[in-house]
Amino acid sequence: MIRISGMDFGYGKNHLFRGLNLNLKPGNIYGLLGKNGAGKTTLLQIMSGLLFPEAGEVLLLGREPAKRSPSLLAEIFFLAEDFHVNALTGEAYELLYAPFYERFDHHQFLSYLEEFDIPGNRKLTTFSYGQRKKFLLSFGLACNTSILFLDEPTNGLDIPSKNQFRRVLASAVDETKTIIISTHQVRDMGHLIDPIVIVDSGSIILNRTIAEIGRSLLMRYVRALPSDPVPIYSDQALGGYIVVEENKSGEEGSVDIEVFFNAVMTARERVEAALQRRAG
Ligand SMILES: Nc1ncnc2c1ncn2[C@@H]1O[C@H](COP(=O)(O)OP(=O)(O)OP(=O)(O)O)[C@@H](O)[C@H]1O
Repeated sequence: MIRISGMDFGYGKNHLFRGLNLNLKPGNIYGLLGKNGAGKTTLLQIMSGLLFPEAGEVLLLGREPAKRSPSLLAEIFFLAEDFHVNALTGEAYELLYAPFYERFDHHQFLSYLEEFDIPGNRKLTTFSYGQRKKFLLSFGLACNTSILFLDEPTNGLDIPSKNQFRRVLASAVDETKTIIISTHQVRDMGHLIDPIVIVDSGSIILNRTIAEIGRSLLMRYVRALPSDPVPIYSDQALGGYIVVEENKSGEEGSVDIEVFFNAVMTARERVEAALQRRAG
């Protein structure tokens, strides 16, 4: 569905990606993680044809997004973190933009708006940031594109809306769709994003399912730090520590994505070695 090979990209003389490879398959909601400035937004913009790679190949559905063919763009919806809305009512917005997406479903759109408690007949410019975001999310999901890019979708959403977001997205994914969510708010994404993709230092350093991570690594709370073997990663918690160790039981443990991300950032080689041994 999405295949990137040997891709280079930089802003002016500042190289950001060097020989980046990535393969994403339909039927998944990928979580794209990385530190500030790692290039998550840039990567989404390249995949959606808004920025052009300098070298290598970027293919979506077997076609290059950089060519901006209308039929391919109609298969992509990108909800940017910083977006602009026009002074249109929701109804006028739908009339104007829905025709670009051949599988747009009006009834689905209304049901998402209802789920998020967003009125369709008010001008979008009168909405708060969170309401605008929920409107665009509803529209994007109702477009039923093969590919959906969401950049920090839960930023600005209130607590009930984050729940609604998870519910709506889980119901929207099917085996024909590839959804990629770039986020720092991994706690908002519990049980939603899988696999996890991490971008760092100009390349993709990890692309693993939650099951592979859970089979390879054990994340647990301990009162005292074990010394033999020394945990792969540890972090102080109330009255003890959260530790990440190699999972030797073979049984799949639960995965805390935030703890896992920190473990990858601080002890990448040991994490990789455990993943190689236990998940292949
Ligand atoms: N228009 C631009 N011109 C020059 N440099 C840019 C531009 N946009 C982004 N950059 C740089 O490219 C790098 C990657 O930025 P990007 O926004 O893709 O990262 P990110 O992983 O999404 O970061 P964050 O988590 O902070 O949102 C950063 O060093 C940033 O300063």
